[in-house]
Amino acid sequence: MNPLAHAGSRCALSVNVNKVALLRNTRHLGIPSVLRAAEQCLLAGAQGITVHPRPDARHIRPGDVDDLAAFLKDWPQAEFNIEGNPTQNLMDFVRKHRPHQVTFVPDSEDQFTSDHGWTLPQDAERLQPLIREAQALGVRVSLFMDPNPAAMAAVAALGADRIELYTETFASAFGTERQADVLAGFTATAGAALKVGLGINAGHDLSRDNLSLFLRHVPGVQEVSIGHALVADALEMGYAETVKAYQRVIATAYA
Ligand SMILES: CC(=O)[C@@H](O)[C@H](O)COP(=O)(O)O
Ligand SMILES: NCC(=O)COP(=O)(O)O
Repeated sequence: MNPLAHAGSRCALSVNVNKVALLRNTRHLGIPSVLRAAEQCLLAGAQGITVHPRPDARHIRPGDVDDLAAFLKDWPQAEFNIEGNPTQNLMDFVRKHRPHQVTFVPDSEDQFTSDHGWTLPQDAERLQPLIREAQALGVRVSLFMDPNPAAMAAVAALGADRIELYTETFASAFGTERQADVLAGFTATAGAALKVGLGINAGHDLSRDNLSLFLRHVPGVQEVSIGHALVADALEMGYAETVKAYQRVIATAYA
């Protein structure tokens, strides 16, 4: 057990409801409901809701963001995290809704899914004013980053509050002979982030199977945002049982 794994309190679970919206959008019936998914997950113990309103509205639409922002006003303990590319449509949502957190992701408009973090220092100049604007609105800023210890000082120099570790490489290495080496890169990156005062989030392809190993070896993780695998589980088990199962995984990681 990594002693730093206990840095701070147990990590929060933020449920990404993109894939509920994706299924809903395949008919004009309004079901499955994004709001009901959010409510069921929060009632079952999730600490937050995440959305990624992509410019092509393939899943989360602007109206979903509006509805969730209004709904979450009745959930003061729950955090609202909006993800996206701040050079595209994201800042309009930040200015309108002032979510608890915004996660800057360097996706192109037609990208299949998020598959890389920011490149620093190259991206720094265009990110700086956007980070300052979001923070001036009272919004915590997290930068979506690949596991790279050497990049953490540049993130801190930009004034970002947190990083979100892009965890796809961990998920794809899970259970293979590459697992230990890939996980060590995340452990080192998190250690470097903590040293420069950054908070740590994580997400992408995390699941009930791989989450415990990640949390036991990567120090200081404050929030995991999980969508695809969690919604897939919920199709089989329902939202409540699924969220409780993920919370048990998180609890055992810190036991
Ligand atoms: C940034 C990230 O890794 C995910 O939060 C992202 O929202 C996934 O996007 P899709 O749900 O469109 O694949
Ligand atoms: N930031 C990661 C996220 O919100 C959900 O990613 P995934 O679990 O759908 O891969």
